[in-house]
Amino acid sequence: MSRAELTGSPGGPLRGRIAVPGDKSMSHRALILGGLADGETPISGLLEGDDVLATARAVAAFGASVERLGPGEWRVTGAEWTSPAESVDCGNSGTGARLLMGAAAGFPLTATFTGDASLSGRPMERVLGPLRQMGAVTEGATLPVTIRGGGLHGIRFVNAKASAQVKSAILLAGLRAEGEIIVEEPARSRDHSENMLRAFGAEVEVAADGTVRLGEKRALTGTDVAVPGDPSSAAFPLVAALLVPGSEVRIEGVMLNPLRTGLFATLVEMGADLIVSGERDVGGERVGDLLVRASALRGVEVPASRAPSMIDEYPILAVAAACATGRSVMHGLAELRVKESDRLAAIIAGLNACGIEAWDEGDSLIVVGAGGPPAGGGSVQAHHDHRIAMSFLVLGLAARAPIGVDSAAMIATSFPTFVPLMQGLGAGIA
Ligand SMILES: O=C(O)C1=C[C@@H](OP(=O)(O)O)[C@@H](O)[C@H](O)C1
Ligand SMILES: C=C(OP(=O)(O)O)C(=O)O
Repeated sequence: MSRAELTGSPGGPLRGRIAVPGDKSMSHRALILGGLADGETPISGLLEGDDVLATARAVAAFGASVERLGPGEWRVTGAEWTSPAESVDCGNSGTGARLLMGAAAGFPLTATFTGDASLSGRPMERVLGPLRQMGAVTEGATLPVTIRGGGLHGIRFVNAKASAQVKSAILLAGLRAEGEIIVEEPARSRDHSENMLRAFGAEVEVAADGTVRLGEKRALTGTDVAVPGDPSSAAFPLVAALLVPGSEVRIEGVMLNPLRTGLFATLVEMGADLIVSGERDVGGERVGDLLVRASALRGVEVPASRAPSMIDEYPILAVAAACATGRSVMHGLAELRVKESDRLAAIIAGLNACGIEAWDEGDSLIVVGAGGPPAGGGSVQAHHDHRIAMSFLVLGLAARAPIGVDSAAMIATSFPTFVPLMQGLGAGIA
């Protein structure tokens, strides 16, 4: 196995007050909606991670003006999208690729989308199928994918699984389609597109069961977007503080949209000392400050119905479960197999390499908690997946021996300041 690129080592308590970078889902959407809107969209708090920077370049390649004014401060001026001169490189980002495909399909243009090795292996048909039903012409089921858009008509799409990326791609294409646009899902997925589309002036109706319908009013007008802290990034210092004895960490300005907070609810069920205060509204989303203190955790059973609200948090939840007392069972994890890596397999192999019993049964993950610090030691393969890398570095802080991670560069896709921010709290990550 290759040498560790980064190592997480046990040490003293984590202490301090931090803010995590802007929410990745909202950052992609702010750039794309700004690029489609009439006029200017000033954005503050934009996540400057590689995934979002790829989307910024893509929106500019389609003809919008995208300017960086300062750290996290951007200004987008929308345009009629035209065929880009070159293929659109979406990097490592499923959200960027799928939302951009939807937005581009609304225009009479031709664009080819590419990505890195991981993204090129991920399924795109889930978005291309509905876009074809709306009238787009597509080539390829995995990247590179070419789309010829324009002249779209309405759709009533009943998705077999909850996916905010699929829902958003249809809504974005629907902005320039004739006829009804309705998306139904078996469970509610994150609703940032719906919230932000409304802030840009579009009419979006959401029924109690989550069915979304685009109204008659579909023109977007540029508007200010303030992006709050990403709960999926906050999850890493939060779980680290729970697991390292004596820790007390305050994470300020974290987005608390209820369709994103499944991890926080699960950790509280496990016995986490987690207090939310200062709840307020930022940019149409609920935001608050988290105070977290080291806690003895118990194993938990997480129902499949909770998966959409914590889909990216299972790797770090599995780390918390590895230190808890008793067995944890997490259901409904099939989608983890088609993320940046096969996360279910990566979690199990990583935990096993650290002396923790874990296995899958169908789409469920079972983790046998060590009831305190697990053995640790050794080296974990992160498969170039940012969330797997960060999760096992956190486990190294809580284990009896350091844990090395073989590929950590991809952390920059979602949380470029992860290492200095964790070091600032006293974490031994280097
Ligand atoms: O819409 C989004 O911003 C996202 C939706 C989720 O994916 P799915 O739509 O595939 O569930 C999530 O895993 C991803 O990190 C971000
Ligand atoms: C799955 C993720 O992102 P994406 O689908 O945008 O690559 C993630 O950030 O964990």
